[in-house]
Parts: sequence; C-alpha cells; structure tokens
Amino acid sequence: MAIYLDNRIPNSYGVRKSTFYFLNPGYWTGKGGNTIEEGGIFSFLRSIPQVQPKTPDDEDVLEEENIVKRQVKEDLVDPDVVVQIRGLTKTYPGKIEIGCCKCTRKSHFHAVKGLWVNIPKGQLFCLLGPNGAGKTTTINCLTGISPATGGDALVHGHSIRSSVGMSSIQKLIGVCPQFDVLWDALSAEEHLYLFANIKGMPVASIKLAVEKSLAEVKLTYAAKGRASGYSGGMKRCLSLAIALIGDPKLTTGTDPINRKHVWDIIDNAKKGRAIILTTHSMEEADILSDRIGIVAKGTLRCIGNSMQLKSKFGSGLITNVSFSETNTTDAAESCRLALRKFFKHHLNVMPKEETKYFISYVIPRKEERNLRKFFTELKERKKEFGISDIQLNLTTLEDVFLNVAKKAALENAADENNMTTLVLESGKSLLIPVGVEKIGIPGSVTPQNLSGLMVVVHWGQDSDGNLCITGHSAEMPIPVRDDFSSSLAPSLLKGNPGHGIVLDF
Ligand SMILES: Nc1ncnc2c1ncn2[C@@H]1O[C@H](COP(=O)(O)OP(=O)(O)OP(=O)(O)O)[C@@H](O)[C@H]1O
Repeated sequence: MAIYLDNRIPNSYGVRKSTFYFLNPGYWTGKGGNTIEEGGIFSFLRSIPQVQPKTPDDEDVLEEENIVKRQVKEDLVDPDVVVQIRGLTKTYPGKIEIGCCKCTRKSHFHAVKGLWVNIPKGQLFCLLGPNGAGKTTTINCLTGISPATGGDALVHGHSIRSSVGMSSIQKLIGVCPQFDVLWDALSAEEHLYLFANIKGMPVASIKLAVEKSLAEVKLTYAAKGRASGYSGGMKRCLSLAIALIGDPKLTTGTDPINRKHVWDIIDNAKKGRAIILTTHSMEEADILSDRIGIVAKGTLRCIGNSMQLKSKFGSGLITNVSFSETNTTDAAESCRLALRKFFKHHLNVMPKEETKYFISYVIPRKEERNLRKFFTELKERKKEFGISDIQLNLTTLEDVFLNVAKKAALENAADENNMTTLVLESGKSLLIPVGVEKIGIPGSVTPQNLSGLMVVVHWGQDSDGNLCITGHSAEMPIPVRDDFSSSLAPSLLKGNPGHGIVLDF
C-alpha cells in the first residue's frame, strides 16, 4: 500500500504514476513505460492548454531546431548526442486559491514554449536567461522533478515522458541543485524569524534584523508570499538571507579562489559527459561554456559559442577614454566637450557612460573600417582632449545578454505592465517600459527643440538577474527625421506627463 500510494499521490510538482501503473509490463521489465501523469487527484477535470509552436526569429536557433527535427523524423541516433531536447514545453496549470471571503482563479502559465537543442558529449551547455525565463523549469523537466507537458527530451536515448525512461535517466544523471533548504508553506519572513530564533538572537532585535535582511537581498516585496511561489533566484536570495541573519562570523560563499576551484572541477568533469549549467554570472558562462543558449520568456533566443554571440548580438566595440584632469574646471569641461564633438563628428556616437574619470562609447560595427584612422587622430590629439588613456575592448557577454533580455522584456511590456521609474537629473520621474532604450520626455517641446528632448537609458542586471536601470545619458534633442518628427511633436506636447515616450529608431 505504501509503495502504491507513493507512486500515486502527486508530489510537490504534481508528478504521479497512472492508476493501474503496476499492470504495465514496462513497470516490471524496465522497457517501454507509460507517460508520467501530472496534476492533483482531480486534475482530470480540466485540461492543460498546449503551447502554439512559433518559428524562431534567429537563424541559428532555427537551424538547431531543424537539425533536431530532421533527426527525429529520420529516426537518426547520433551516438555523440547525450541530451536531445525535442520541442519541450511546460505549462503550469491554473489554480483556484480559496481565501477567507473570495476565491481567486490563477490562469495557466507557459513557462517553456518549445525548446529544440542537441547537447553532445564533452560539451558544457550554458543555459542563460533573465529571471523567470524558464531555466529551472527546463532542468526540472530533464531531471524528472516536474513532468513536461509537451514535446520530449532524450537523455542517453531514454525519454523523459516515460516513467521507465525517467527511472533510467535518474540513474544516469547527476544534479547539483541550488541547495535551497526551504519550506514551501512558509514565507520569507517566517523563514527568517525561524532561523533567527534557532540562532538564539535576542527576541527584541529579531524584527529589525529580519527587515534588514529582507531589504539586503531585495525580497521585501515578497516577504509575506509563500516560498512555493518564488522563482529559483528568489529562493537563492532567501537562502543567502538565512545564512547571513544574525551577522555570523563565518559564512561560506563563493570567494574568487573558491570559484576558480569550482570552475576547474566543472571543466575537468566535462570529459565524456554533457553538462548543462545555468548561471547568472556572465563571467562564469564565458569561461566555462562550449555553447550558450539564452532563453527569455520560455523561448530560446540565441545559440552559439561565446565569440559567435558577441559578434552577432553585441553592440560593437567598446572604447573607454580616461581623463588626466578629474576636476571640473572650465578648461577640463571644454576638453570633454571637444572630445564628445570629435566622437559625434567622426563616428556619430553619443557617450554610453560618463563620469569625471572617463567616458565610454559603444562603436557600432558599421564604423569599424574607419577606426584605424579615427584612433590614430585621437592618439595624436590626446593632450588637446586631456586624455590619459584609451582602451578598446570587444563587447562582453553581459552586453549580449542584456541586449537579448531587453528585447524580450519589451515584447509584452505594455500587456504585462512591466514598467519601472526613471528619475531624470531635473528630478522629474517617468514611468517607462522595462528594457526600452530611447525615451522621449513629455512636455519638452520648445521653440528651440521642436521634436522635444530624449535620454538614452542604460540597463544592467541586479543581483537577482532582473533588468534594472544603471543610468541614463544627458537630455538631448530628439534628432529631426521626416518619418516621425511631425507625428511625435504633438504627442510630446500632449503626452501623459508621468509616462516616457518610447522612441523606436
Ligand atoms: N510551480 C509553479 N507554478 C506556477 N508557475 C511557476 C511554478 N514554478 C515556476 N513558475 C513560473 O515559471 C516561470 C519560470 O520559472 P523558472 O524558475 O523556470 O525561471 P528561471 O529562469 O529559472 O528563473 P531564475 O533565474 O529566477 O531562477 C516563472 O515566471 C515562475 O514564476
């Protein structure tokens, strides 16, 4: 009875075997096997909607998809492929939550929308993506923690959709989880109260320590939500907060030496195996991966090695110009003004970032052929511009990641109300969609600036992997262009003063 109930009662991810699973010969022989069922005991009362397949925009993603599809169609088995992901989809079913006076219905959610990838032996495949992209869900489907709702994946030829296949896979697969020892029914706040008490903190100081801890890991907004509803990143933050509460004198973590050590271990482990790594560290991905796939909103956006992704999705070359004079004297200011004009005139670029120590520019790829002449002249005029040092770097993987994440964030920003506040130097705040690059400032049309003013917004990743504003350019006139200036000017005049105007050029 215990074995039967263990196989039948859904676990926390809703995985269970069918009612008469023991009548299936595959259960006893280890061959074939029925499909894993999912959902609560009454889940047969509702059906899970399937994801509509969509052709990828990126040609490398499409090519990878076509390779896998051809192998599936022709029943070709490539002995070097350890993991073959065949149109994997995962939809979390909707739920009815019963409150004290009303019931709320949560609709289903497509977390993974059709992944097609081959992962060969000896390769480390890095799955990158912003928070909530579907990385953990994909890993959970591959390891059998949570069943896929569509498509399939083969691990060493065993299907994850078959209960017998999954049993074989679990013998072949090693999983290094995120080590979150959390209780699903408890909130972040309750976890922290519990551990603060266990650590013997004075009762009077606990409330403040919990609030401080939540703020440090940026979980204040989710403090009262149950851990079961947190994304993987949020759970890591809560685990970190638990480790740090009470200011312990010894905390284990990933210092650079440890990290290098871990990287060496992973690199050595690649031999004869396939490794799938998910990380928020671009440095780690760049160093360790043989191939990188970036997912966002459940869809693979790009695939390739680090160099390929940098040259295809990077913004271009990055140049940093450092100043010898860091005081804001009139002479230093006029040098900087002259330098800005020099870049604008020769390469038509605006500063990406500017401090009193340096200015950085992203040079578009189309300007690359003019660079030799440009830098020769810049070097010759170093003294005139007050320059101490000039550096030229290839775009980083972080830059690639942010470009892909920004595009994905913008896709449904308005529908999902994915907005954030941009505070301008004048103190004015504007509500802008997450990921947007150029923002028009409402009410900024003057007789001198007939198209109004705009700023370029700079984005980065916060410690949770979410897109966040890292800065913005100075306010500048919107370039006058025939195709939009006439229609934009009136909207800038009338625009909602609280909302930035998205400029698409
Ligand atoms: N059991 C669940 N029920 C409903 N939705 C869920 C469940 N688990 C995850 N989700 C949602 O699915 C989406 C993908 O979550 P997932 O944890 O796979 O993202 P992730 O890319 O691993 O994010 P992170 O980098 O934060 O770990 C998120 O929007 C998350 O809220």
